[in-house]
Amino acid sequence: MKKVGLYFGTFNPIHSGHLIIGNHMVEFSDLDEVWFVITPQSPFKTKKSLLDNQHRYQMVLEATEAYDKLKPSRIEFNLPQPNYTVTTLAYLSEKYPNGYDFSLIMGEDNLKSFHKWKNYEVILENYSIHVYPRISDGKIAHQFLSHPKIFRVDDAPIMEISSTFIRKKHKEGKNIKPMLPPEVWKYMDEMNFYRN
Ligand SMILES: Nc1ncnc2c1ncn2[C@@H]1O[C@H](COP(=O)(O)OP(=O)(O)OP(=O)(O)O)[C@@H](O)[C@H]1O
Ligand SMILES: O=C(O)c1ccc[n+]([C@@H]2O[C@H](COP(=O)([O-])O)[C@@H](O)[C@H]2O)c1
Repeated sequence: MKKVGLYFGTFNPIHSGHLIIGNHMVEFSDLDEVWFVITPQSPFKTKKSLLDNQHRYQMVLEATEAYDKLKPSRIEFNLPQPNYTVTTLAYLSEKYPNGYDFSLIMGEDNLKSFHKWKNYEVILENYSIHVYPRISDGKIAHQFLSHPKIFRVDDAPIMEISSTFIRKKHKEGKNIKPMLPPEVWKYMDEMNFYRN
């Protein structure tokens, strides 16, 4: 049985925080692999300054290429939008009926809005969630604080990096290069992304 952590995200663009999280999960948990699932359209996000799926995928591919246990996934590209995670999970269990044990990975900010996700109870009935610490506003709902399926990742480096910050500061002409895997910076710079 291969244990796979599904790390869903918009990755607009993938940043060093995402990569550190994915790597931390495979190195310090019993997961065999982490799949970075690039979401075409997150239910809670607008399309403003959202790069094309294929470009976001390409940056995740290049960022994870040197890491054997980290894989990009295009599984949501042909699913209906906005992409509800419960729908993707149902599709994955049909596509991989045997040999895979899936769980979810998310940042703490996402756990704070998890009670608003479509059929979140169904997700929790069937999957465990690894929650990576992140400084963010809001509170974790009481029901998730000591839930048997929700595991907070301890002893992990907390990173105040976000794709929003990177897009914004890059547009203002600031140097945000150290916050991105080098391949991502190169691709983004060559393609002139997020400049206007
Ligand atoms: N610095 C971080 N620390 C912990 N979790 C993070 C961090 N950055 C992103 N995540 C988590 O990674 C997943 C995908 O994040 P996403 O692609 O939305 O990145 P983001 O930086 O939050 O983007 P944006 O600023 O555009 O909202 C989410 O579960 C999010 O909580
Ligand atoms: O299924 C839902 O209702 C749902 C609501 C909000 C977010 N998600 C998923 O969570 C992932 C991270 O979301 P975001 O908005 O932080 O990029 C992304 O893959 C979304 O599809 C899913």
